[in-house]
Amino acid sequence: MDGQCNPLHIFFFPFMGQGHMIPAIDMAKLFASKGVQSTIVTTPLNKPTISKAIENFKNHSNNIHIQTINFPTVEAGLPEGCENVDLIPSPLYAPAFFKATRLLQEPFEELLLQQQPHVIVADMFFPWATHSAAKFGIPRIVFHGTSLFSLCASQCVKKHEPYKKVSSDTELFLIPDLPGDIKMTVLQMPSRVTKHDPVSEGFAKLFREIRESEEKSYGVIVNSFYELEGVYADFYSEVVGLKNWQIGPLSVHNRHSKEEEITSYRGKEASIDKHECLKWLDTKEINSVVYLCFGSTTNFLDSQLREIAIGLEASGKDFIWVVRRKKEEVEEWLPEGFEERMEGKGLIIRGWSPQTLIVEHEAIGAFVTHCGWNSTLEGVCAGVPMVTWPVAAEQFYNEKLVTEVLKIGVPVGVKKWAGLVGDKVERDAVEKGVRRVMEGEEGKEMRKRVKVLAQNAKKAVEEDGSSYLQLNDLLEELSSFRKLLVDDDI
Ligand SMILES: O=c1ccn([C@@H]2O[C@H](COP(=O)(O)OP(=O)(O)O[C@H]3O[C@H](CO)[C@@H](O)[C@H](O)[C@H]3O)[C@@H](O)[C@H]2O)c(=O)[nH]1
Repeated sequence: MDGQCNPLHIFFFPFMGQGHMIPAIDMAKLFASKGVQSTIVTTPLNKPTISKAIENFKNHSNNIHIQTINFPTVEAGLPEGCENVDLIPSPLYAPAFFKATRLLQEPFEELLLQQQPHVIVADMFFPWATHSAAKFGIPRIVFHGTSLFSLCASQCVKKHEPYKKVSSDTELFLIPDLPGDIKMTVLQMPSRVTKHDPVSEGFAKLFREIRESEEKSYGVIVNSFYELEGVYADFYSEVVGLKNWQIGPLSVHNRHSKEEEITSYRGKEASIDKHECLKWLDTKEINSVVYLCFGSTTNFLDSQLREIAIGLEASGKDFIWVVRRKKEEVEEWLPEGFEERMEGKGLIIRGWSPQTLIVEHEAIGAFVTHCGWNSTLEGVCAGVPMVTWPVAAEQFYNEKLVTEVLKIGVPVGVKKWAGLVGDKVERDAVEKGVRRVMEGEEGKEMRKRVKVLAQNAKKAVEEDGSSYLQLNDLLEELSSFRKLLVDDDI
């Protein structure tokens, strides 16, 4: 910081979903470690998770704080206490959840008035934050928790509407302008792009607002690094015309000793004893275990869970499989005698896994992922090849990046964007996908490529690495911008 005035004070305002909060907390910590006064704004029921995530941040704890604003659940038509997307009882409540986030503008602006930060870094899902920042004469930076590739792809799809030029939902179309000759089908597009029911139209409107607010914002922070997606970073700045800083992978910054990593807290309390889990992995050979996890919101049907179990068993591989179900639920999906047969071979974690600890263990040989961007990046940082199983959101784009651009994974073969329950994947496809990555030359080649990317990820955040330098540039720019404002006041 410039030493002439108080430190730069930044508001970090993550969307209330684990996939957005986790990287935003990492980002607030990163800025705090650089001397910035970081304030994370959230709602009362999300505060304990964030408090736990920053409590081990000893060296810089004076630089990081939390402020809360109330979440208008009842006014928006949500059940009481539903302050995080992973708590919505069914996807039918998604529009109400987004309605509640719009109502946050007023209390957020009251907090701005009270706290007078110099900059706002607000999640893409709060397009109104650009207006709020303008009212206070401060910059708003958009935080995108996803890949640059998917941002570029969706801009090109929006601009050229190639899905309107095909004769069937399954015919491939090329995404015009996008480097890499990427082809998709109508079925793989989010419903907001191709459907016209009220919910899809509502999301289409929200995404138009997001785009407009992004164009009027100061720029965009992306959780990525130049060596991974440089072509798309350049495309985003030069062709789409939006200023962006890649300062990731955020999960790699501020890492501690193994023991501290075990006691630290990401998202939620793990539903398994972390030491036990790692001990179990320690008994396994290098690259011999498959890890399966589908993020914080995917909600597979019983029939899908059953297919996964049978496919996994047929693959013959050891596994750790995270199932988003409560321990006490009746488990009709579980094939008879499955857990007894898999004793010592497979672990099912019901609830929340300590994902980064698991994927980084040398025993993990493949990651079956829904291609949420955090999971994808965590797989890259751990040097683990993937079986891609996109479900919703922008995950079909991320799949293309992994399988066709970076060539570090194989698709399990999902045909259709199907909201949070996902499209049906048969047992044979599960077995085949796992075998392709775990066995043979193709798997070896992918592993080699992803290991190189993992090294590059670490280098990117080290001193003079690409993300390190981009963060410094951003901080310098924000400090000079602020100085201009101070001088103007005088
Ligand atoms: O049992 C679990 C499950 C998840 N995680 C962590 O939770 C995060 C999940 O994030 P992500 O993989 O991105 O998945 P989602 O939760 O589905 O994330 C949403 O947000 C992402 C960022 O915008 C998008 O890329 C996704 O498509 C969207 O669904 C990751 O850090 C995981 O390590 C755990 O630690 N344990």
